[in-house]
Amino acid sequence: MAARIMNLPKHGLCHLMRTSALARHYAGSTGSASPPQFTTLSVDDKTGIATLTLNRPPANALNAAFMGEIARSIKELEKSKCRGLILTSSSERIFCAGLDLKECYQAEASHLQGIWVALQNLWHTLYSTPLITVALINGHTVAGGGMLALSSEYRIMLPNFKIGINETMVGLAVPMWLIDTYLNVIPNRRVAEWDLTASRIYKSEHALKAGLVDELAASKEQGLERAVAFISSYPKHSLVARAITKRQFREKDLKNFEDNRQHDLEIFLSNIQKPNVQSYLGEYLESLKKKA
Ligand SMILES: CCCC/C=C/CC(=O)SCCNC(=O)CCNC(=O)[C@H](O)C(C)(C)COP(=O)(O)OP(=O)(O)OC[C@H]1O[C@@H](n2cnc3c(N)ncnc32)[C@H](O)[C@@H]1OP(=O)(O)O
Repeated sequence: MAARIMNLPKHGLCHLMRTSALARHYAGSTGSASPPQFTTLSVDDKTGIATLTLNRPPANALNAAFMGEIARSIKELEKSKCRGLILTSSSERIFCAGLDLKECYQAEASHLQGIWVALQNLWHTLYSTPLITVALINGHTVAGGGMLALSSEYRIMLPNFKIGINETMVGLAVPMWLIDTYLNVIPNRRVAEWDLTASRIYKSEHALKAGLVDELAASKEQGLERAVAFISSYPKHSLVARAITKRQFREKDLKNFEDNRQHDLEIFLSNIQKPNVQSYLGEYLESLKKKA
C-alpha cells in the first residue's frame, strides 16, 4: 500500500507515512513551506519508486504554487534516495495544460515574474534530477505540460491525446532551455525547429512514430506497470554511475540556462506584457471557455 508523503528519511529506500502524520511532519520540518495542495505523492517502499500525481483541476494548469510544490517534492525524493519518479495526472483527460493562462492575463509584472521563476526552477529541478524519471501521460499535455513530459527521461502515453509545445501560437517565444530539452528527445534539428516554430501538436500515435514519446499504453494501469518496469530495468548497483552519466548528457543545457536565466526572464516579461499578446490571451481564454 502506498500513502501520501512529503518529508522522507535520508537513508535507504523511501518509507511510507500516513497522511495525517505527513501533514504534521511536513509542517514542522519545512518552516514556511505550505503543505501540498495540488499533488499527491506515494512511494512504494519495495521498489523505491515514487508516483507524483498532478491534481489541480480542471486542467492541471501551472501556477507558481503548483510548480513550487512539484519541485519541492522532487528535491525531497532525492534526499530520501528514492530510485525513480513517475509523474502522472489525477484527471482522465488532461495531464497538464501548461501555464495557468488565467494568471498570465492582465497580471502584475511581479506576479508574472513569480510564475516564470517557478517555471525555470521546476524545469531545472526535473531536468537535472538524478532520479529515474518517467512521465505517464494519461491526458493532453501542451506547452508547460509538454515541458514536464520532455524533461523526464521516458514517456509513456495513452492513446488519443495531444502533446506538443504551442508557445508561439500563444505569442510567446520558446526559451532556449526548452529548445535544448526538445532536441534531447528529437535530435533532428530541422524537425525540432519546425515543430517549435509552428507550435505543432501531435496526437499520441503520431508522437510515438516521431519519437516524442517512447511507448503507448492502453490504460493508466498498464502505463504504471510499464513505468515501473522501465525504472526497475536499471540494476541498483548502476544507479550512481547512471545518474552521473545522465548529468553529463544534460550539463551543457543546464549551464546555458544558468548563464542566461535573467535574460530568459526578461524575454518572457517583455513578450507577455505586450498589448497584442495580452489581447490575444484574452480571446484565447474566451475560446477555451466557449468550448466547455
Ligand atoms: C515550458 C514551456 C515554455 C514556457 C512557456 C509556457 C507557456 C505556456 O505554458 S502557455 C499555456 C498554453 N496552454 C495552452 O494553450 C492549452 C490550452 N488548453 C487546451 O488546449 C485544452 O484545454 C486542452 C487540450 C489542454 C484540454 O482540452 P479539453 O477539451 O479536455 O479541456 P478544456 O475544456 O479545453 O479545458 C478544461 C478547463 O480547463 C481550462 N484551461 C485549459 N487550459 C488552461 C490553461 N492553460 N490555463 C488556465 N485554464 C485552462 C479551460 O478554460 C476549461 O475551464 P472551464 O471548465 O472553467 O471552462
